[in-house]
Amino acid sequence: MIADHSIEITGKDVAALGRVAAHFAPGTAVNVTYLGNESLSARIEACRAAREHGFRPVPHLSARRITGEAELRQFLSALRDVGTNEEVFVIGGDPPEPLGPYDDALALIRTGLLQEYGVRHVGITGYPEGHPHIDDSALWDALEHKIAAVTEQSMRVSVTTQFGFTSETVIQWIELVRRRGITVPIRVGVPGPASVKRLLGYARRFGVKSSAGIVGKYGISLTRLVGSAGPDRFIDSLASRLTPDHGPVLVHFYTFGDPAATAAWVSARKKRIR
Ligand SMILES: NC(=O)C1=CN([C@@H]2O[C@H](COP(=O)(O)OP(=O)(O)OC[C@H]3O[C@@H](n4cnc5c(N)ncnc54)[C@H](O)[C@@H]3O)[C@@H](O)[C@H]2O)C=CC1
Ligand SMILES: Nc1nc(=O)c2c([nH]1)NC[C@@H]1CN(c3ccc(C(=O)N[C@@H](CCC(=O)O)C(=O)O)cc3)CN21
Repeated sequence: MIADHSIEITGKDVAALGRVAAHFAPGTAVNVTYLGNESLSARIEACRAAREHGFRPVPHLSARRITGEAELRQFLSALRDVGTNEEVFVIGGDPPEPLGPYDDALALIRTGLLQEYGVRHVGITGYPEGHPHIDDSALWDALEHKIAAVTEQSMRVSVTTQFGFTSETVIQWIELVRRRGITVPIRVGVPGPASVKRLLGYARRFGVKSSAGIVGKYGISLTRLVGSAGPDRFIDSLASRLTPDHGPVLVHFYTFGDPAATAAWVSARKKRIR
């Protein structure tokens, strides 16, 4: 699970990631978050640089933030020009109203443009704890329709989950996914090591549940907010519960502005395994 992990950064983290590149296996997938306040050239440059550091960039496309077909073509074509168009991650995006014609990830996938620009693998989201503004039935429908739409276009698909703090919830959700006959790889999203304040701040910002009971299992005490917390307990617990029946399950680290902290954690963890 750890051996084939992926990580997620923003464009601003690429230089920091480059400095710790040696801690990751060559070809590690690096998802590049689609921030609302970044220019096209900044996004492309981040992907290009990540590849130069030996990573496999996975640019995010945020359906609701893309203003139309022209902008989508421009982005995909720029990715192709720098050779980072093989794998992308498509998300609906946070804006309550879409900026253009794409309401959700499915609408963007259905344009057929991904395939046209050489995309071979499409990542989509999963929500083991549900989503604060989207009900469960809509999330399940979206998951099934997106997998069908990607597969029909002869591209591969995998699911990466929103980060969370409890492995039990993740395991139960994976079992529900598999019971639906969905066999695609699942990357379980987990925060890299970060200060407790930072973790709780991002959880609040993205609507991830963080009650005392939930974060307690992760090793966070809401009455002692000092210090930092890493994914050790989460990963150990996940690994001890997974069976071959859960199908392909991997780990995805959200680095939250500090890729070096995740690099150090991964490196220490690999030494322990050896
Ligand atoms: N998990 C992650 O890493 C990230 C998640 N997001 C989230 O993306 C959400 C939806 O994207 P996907 O998971 O790809 O779902 P999706 O695009 O496949 O949509 C699933 C369902 O939710 C509806 N929906 C999509 N965006 C919505 C929004 N902003 N508000 C209300 N309903 C929405 C869709 O119409 C559809 O019925 C956003 O609301 C945001 O919270 C954004 C960036 C990263
Ligand atoms: N609903 C939802 N929306 C999202 O945008 C989102 C999620 N969920 N789940 C997690 C990922 C990770 N995301 C991230 C992760 C890190 C930064 C970040 O490092 N921001 C810093 C630096 C600012 C910058 O790089 O622009 C910050 O200070 O906020 C931003 C978004 C966005 N993501």
